[in-house]
Amino acid sequence: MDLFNPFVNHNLLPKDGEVIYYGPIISIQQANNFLQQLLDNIQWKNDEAVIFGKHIITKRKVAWYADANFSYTYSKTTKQALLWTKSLLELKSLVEEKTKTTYNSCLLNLYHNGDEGMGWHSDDEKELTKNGSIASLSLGAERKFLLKNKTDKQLISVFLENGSLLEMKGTTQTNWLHRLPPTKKVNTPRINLTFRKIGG
Ligand SMILES: O=C(O)CCC(=O)C(=O)O
Ligand SMILES: [Fe+2]
Repeated sequence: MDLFNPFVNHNLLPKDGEVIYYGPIISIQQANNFLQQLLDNIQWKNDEAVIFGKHIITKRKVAWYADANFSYTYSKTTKQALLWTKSLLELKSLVEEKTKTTYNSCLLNLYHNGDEGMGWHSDDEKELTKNGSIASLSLGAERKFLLKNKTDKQLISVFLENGSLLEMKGTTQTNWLHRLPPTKKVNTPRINLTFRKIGG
C-alpha cells in the first residue's frame, strides 16, 4: 500500500518518451528535515558553465555525489564526484524502491528562491546510460517544471511538490527538453536531486 500516492502513475507525455510523476513519496515533515540536513551538509558550489563561449557562474548552487569519484562533463565543464553521505544514501534507497531502478550518481541543485531556475536542456550527456531512468526528487518550495517536444514544441507542465518524485526515462531526453522557470511567487529554497546512472 502506498499512503502518499493513491493515484495511478501514468505517463505525462503524450508521445516520444516517458515521464512519471509519483507525487510526494515522503511526508512534509521528512521532506523538511532532509531539506535542512542537505542545506547544512552538502558541499554546495556555484555552478560553472560555458555558454556561447563565455565562462559563467550561476547563482544556483550544485553538487555531485556518486559511488566513486567519477568525473562528469555537462555545460562544457567537468565536475568530480564526492562520495555519498548518509542522507543521500537514504534518499537513494527510497527513490530506487519507487522506480525499481538503481542509480550510481546524483546531481543536486539548490535554488535559493524563485529568481533562480534552469534553462531548457536535455540530460543526454554521453556519460549517462542511454535511455536510462533519471529520478528527480524535490525538497522545499513547490516549483513548476516544463517539458517541450523538440519537434512540434508541445508543452507539458507539472508542479513538483515538496517531497515528490518525477521519473524521466525511455526516449524522453532524445525528444524533449525540460526547464525550471524562474518565478516571482516563490521566495523560499528548493533542493532538487536527480539520481542518474553513469556508464553502460
Ligand atoms: O530542478 C529541477 O527540477 C530540474 C533539474 C534538472 O533538470 C537537472 O538537474 O538536470
Ligand atoms: Fe535536467
